[in-house]
Amino acid sequence: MKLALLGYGKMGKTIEEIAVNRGHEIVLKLEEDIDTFELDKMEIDVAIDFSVPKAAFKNITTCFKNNIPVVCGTTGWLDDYEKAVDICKKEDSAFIYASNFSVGVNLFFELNRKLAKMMNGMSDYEVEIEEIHHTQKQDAPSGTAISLAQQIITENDKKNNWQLDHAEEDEIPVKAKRIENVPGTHTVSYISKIDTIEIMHTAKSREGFALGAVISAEWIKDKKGVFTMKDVLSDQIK
Ligand SMILES: NC(=O)c1ccc[n+]([C@@H]2O[C@H](COP(=O)([O-])OP(=O)(O)OC[C@H]3O[C@@H](n4cnc5c(N)ncnc54)[C@H](O)[C@@H]3O)[C@@H](O)[C@H]2O)c1
Ligand SMILES: O=C(O)C1=N[C@H](C(=O)O)CCC1
Repeated sequence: MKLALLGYGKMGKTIEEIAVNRGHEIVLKLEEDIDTFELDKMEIDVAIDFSVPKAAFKNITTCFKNNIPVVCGTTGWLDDYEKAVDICKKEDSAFIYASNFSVGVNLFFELNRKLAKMMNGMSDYEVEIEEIHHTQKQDAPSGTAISLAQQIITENDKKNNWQLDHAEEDEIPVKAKRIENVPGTHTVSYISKIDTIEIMHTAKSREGFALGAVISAEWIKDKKGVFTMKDVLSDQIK
């Protein structure tokens, strides 16, 4: 498969290594605005965007307009997600966005949903989320932490929103810490006066994110529509 990498930083380089090992060819490595490239003259099966928040929307919608399916892992641009979905549908293209492509985190998401369901109504416990990432990360909180918060809000009758640091009673507080070289650690805690219940996912490297993105690119090639990691992993995660 011929892949375009939109963003060739830490993730782009890890994706390249895994994709080449799985027999794919990288035909484009983009580190700047997509306008400067003539996508319609290139043969690209799938574009994988791990760029920067300010570039993602333009990158991916340009691909849709050139009939190129997109796997997007860039976080921090989601105010424009619905607009991107509309353009994808209008152009009859294909799109997967995931705040986290690692299979382990997607299992963790399922655990988070189940725990949230159990804890709904346990009024002695207050929920909070903590994420820790490397110091170069541009957005806070992480996209993964936002996904975790949204999953809890769906199950919890008392929480309607999340807030970085200081939350109101109907909000989930999300703490974002930045520590050199941390690939990504997420913890959901339910805290009472007498104990704490915690679930945690710790990424040991970027390999899991990158492998999930390449598997998603293999899955979406030749499909049309808007998908999630739940669709990609539907055979594995029941
Ligand atoms: N969904 C996931 O599983 C997952 C996992 C890891 C990282 N991420 C996200 O992926 C993104 C990239 O992460 P990273 O660690 O590789 O960051 P990075 O800073 O190492 O790389 C980003 C790259 O994008 C390039 N870039 C800048 N402007 C661009 C433009 N207009 N078009 C294309 N490329 C441009 C930069 O030159 C840089 O090389 C971040 O938003 C991060 O949060 C998501
Ligand atoms: O390194 C990053 O940046 C990461 N971003 C994603 C997020 O914001 O959740 C996934 C984890 C790593």
